[in-house]
Order: sequence, then C-alpha cells, then structure tokens
Amino acid sequence: MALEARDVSFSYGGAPVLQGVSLTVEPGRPIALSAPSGFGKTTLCRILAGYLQPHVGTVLVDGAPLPRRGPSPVQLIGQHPERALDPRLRMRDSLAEGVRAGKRAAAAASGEAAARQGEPSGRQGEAPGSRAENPAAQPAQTGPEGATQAELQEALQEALGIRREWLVRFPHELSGGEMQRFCIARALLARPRYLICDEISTMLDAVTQARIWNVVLCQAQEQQLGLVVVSHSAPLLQRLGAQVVDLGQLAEGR
Ligand SMILES: Nc1ncnc2c1ncn2[C@@H]1O[C@H](COP(=O)(O)OP(=O)(O)OP(=O)(O)O)[C@@H](O)[C@H]1O
Repeated sequence: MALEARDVSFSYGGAPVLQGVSLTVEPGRPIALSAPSGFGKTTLCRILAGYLQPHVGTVLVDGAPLPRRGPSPVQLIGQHPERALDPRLRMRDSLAEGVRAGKRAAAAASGEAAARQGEPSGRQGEAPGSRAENPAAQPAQTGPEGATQAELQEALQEALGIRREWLVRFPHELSGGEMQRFCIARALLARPRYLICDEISTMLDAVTQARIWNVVLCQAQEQQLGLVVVSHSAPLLQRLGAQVVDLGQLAEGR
C-alpha cells in the first residue's frame, strides 16, 4: 500500500519545475515536503492528487494509476480554499459532494474486498435507489471505523467548529479560515486513503490551527491514511513525527 511518484518531471512550459522526482507515501508514515519557495512543493502535491499530469514519470496509488473517474483515493487540501470551493454552491452542498464521494469510495472498497474473497460485488448493477432495496448491500454507508457518513459529517462539523448557520452560506460569505474548515471536512468525508495538506493552516490563528490539526491527525490515525504535509511550522512537523523530505535534493538538476 503506497502512493508513489516515480521519476516524475514537470514544467509549466518554461524551465522544468520538477525533474526526476520519486517519492513513496505509506499509511501511518507521514511525510513533510520541504523546499524553499518556488521549488515545486505545490506542483508535486497537485501531481500526486491527479490535478496535474507529469510530463515524464508516473503516479501510482496502491500499484495502479489514479482513477480517471469517480472519487479519488487521494484528496488534496490546498492553501487557497476560495479556489477549491464552487462559488455557486452553498456550503452544505459542497459538503454533500464529499459525502457522496465517500459513499462511492466505500462501495468501491467493499466491492474490491468482496472480489478478493470471491463474493459478488455489492457494486454490481448498482443504480440509484438500489441500496435502499437491498440494505445488506450497504457497506457504502460506513467507513473503516464504522461511522456512517452522516455521523462522520456531524463529528467533523463539531470538531472543526463549523457553525450550523454557515451551512447555508456561499463561500464569499465566509472568512478564509471558515472556508478552509469546509475544505477539510469535505476531503475527509470523501474517505480518502491518502491526504495531502499543502499549507492548509497558514491563514489561521494559532488556536484554530491547533484545532484543525487535531482533527486531521485524529482522522489520519483512525483511518490509517497516508499523509503528505507541506508546512513551514517546525513544531507541527515534530508533532506529526513526519519524515522530512527535501524536494530540492529529490529533484535532479537543482
Ligand atoms: N500555473 C502556473 N503557470 C506557470 N508557472 C507556475 C504555475 N504555478 C506555479 N508556477 C511556477 O512553478 C514554480 C513552482 O511553484 P510551486 O507553487 O509548486 O512552488 P512551491 O514550492 O509550492 O512554492 P511556495 O512555497 O511559495 O508555495 C514557481 O516558479 C512558480 O512560479
């Protein structure tokens, strides 16, 4: 089980930003990407999450390419929540995207497990409403630690301090820190296997930073997520027990 970048190179059109970068992320072994500004940390995060395609090299999730469709097992939380949220959606609808993705991810996981055991997959022939007709085929409703999507959403809202009145607002009616809490909740509701946190707390005050990192770390541990963190906070990286990977040294030719 690993998220791997193999010999990845990338350029935005000019000089290469990444050259020959290889990296392996394993569940339970957090990695912190370190490099000076402009060395390609965000670019690598976006490649690992499938938002950008490497010009050379591959990204593999548990041995297979990232799925082109459906919920991604790699969720990226970035430093600009306003770019990650659809301005036309109320916040409750943005969260619902995560809830739906998580249900589909759990359904796919249960299908894989059933296939490994030689059982018919609960996903076969699945159509809207089919789960209601066949409650036995409902593993999609729960995650690895057994919480339903509704329970997880409630727990995340509580832990992240998401107020009920925010749910009916649009992104532009929230502060950056408030929006970021929704991005974190949405990513975790999608039941990823790997979580990439790219400077997610830079715009937050110290109390809120501590709060959201408690949530992220607790979920990462409970769900045995592989974690990649970009942060300039030495205390945070120490708390994570993260292996610090120097992107400057990983990249050839720097
Ligand atoms: N969309 C883009 N088009 C062209 N160049 C880009 C684009 N995005 C980033 N770059 C350039 O790619 C390089 C790497 O950017 P990236 O954001 O990955 O660096 P970073 O290490 O995350 O920086 P920082 O620590 O400042 O966030 C920079 O030189 C940047 O100017």
